[in-house]
Amino acid sequence: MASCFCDKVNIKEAADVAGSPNDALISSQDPRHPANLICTLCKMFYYNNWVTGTGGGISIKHPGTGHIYIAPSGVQKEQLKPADMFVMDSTSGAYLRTPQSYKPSACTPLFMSCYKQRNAGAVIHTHSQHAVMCSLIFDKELRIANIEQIKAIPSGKKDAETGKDINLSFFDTLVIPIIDNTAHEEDLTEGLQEALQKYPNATAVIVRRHGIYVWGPSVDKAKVYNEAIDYLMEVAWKMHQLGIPPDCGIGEEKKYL
Ligand SMILES: CSC[C@@H](O)[C@@H](O)C(=O)COP(=O)(O)O
Ligand SMILES: [Zn+2]
Repeated sequence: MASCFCDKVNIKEAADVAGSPNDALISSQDPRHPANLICTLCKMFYYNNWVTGTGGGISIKHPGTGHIYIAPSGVQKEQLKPADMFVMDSTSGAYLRTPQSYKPSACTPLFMSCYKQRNAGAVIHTHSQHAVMCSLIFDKELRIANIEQIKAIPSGKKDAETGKDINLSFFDTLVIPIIDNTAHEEDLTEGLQEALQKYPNATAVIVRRHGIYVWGPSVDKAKVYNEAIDYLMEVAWKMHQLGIPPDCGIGEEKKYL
């Protein structure tokens, strides 16, 4: 397990100084440290139109300390700095670092649901237009089958020998639940938690007229899943525009053209 100096911070002491900057938790030269990586990824997501206008974001669990890194609410996500980050102790839920003059992201209870119910290593929330379009077209689920890119998405099954995640095959159907939006982001928590229970194999939940939450066991996997799902949502929307059901069988599409 990679070690960095923030692994050595005493949690009790750190909790005692919550409310004042606790910069040891966010100061690292390592570009993969969550405080740095959240800034880098948000910039990349911004240029994909995923986190524009302050919407969306990402939270990462430090793989060494287990601390949870969360960006502030209502800020331009592509301009984030490591010093802007909230840091939470994942066991107690106490903030170890609270930047003054900011509130933590309104997505925090949703991020926490994915950490707790799915043992996530990172959670991405985007305001992807592809997610919004799919949520207008489909009712309770997005279903898409027989498209090469679904092979990037986990099936929910594990290899009995290696314990590694088994991804969907080309011949499988990807199912992503869709929940209704609420007036406030935090009020989505109940709907998200219900979807997490009802769809134990899902690695994403679409929020109608809003966007999508995607998680994975590591930040790298969450990023790959988000990219692959965004691609598939765009394909599903385009197939629907042509009158082709995105989950139709191979060769059946000709019937709809
Ligand atoms: C354009 S405001 C969007 C917010 O209400 C929310 O949907 C969101 O995704 C970001 O919340 P934030 O609290 O800024 O992290
Ligand atoms: Zn949002």
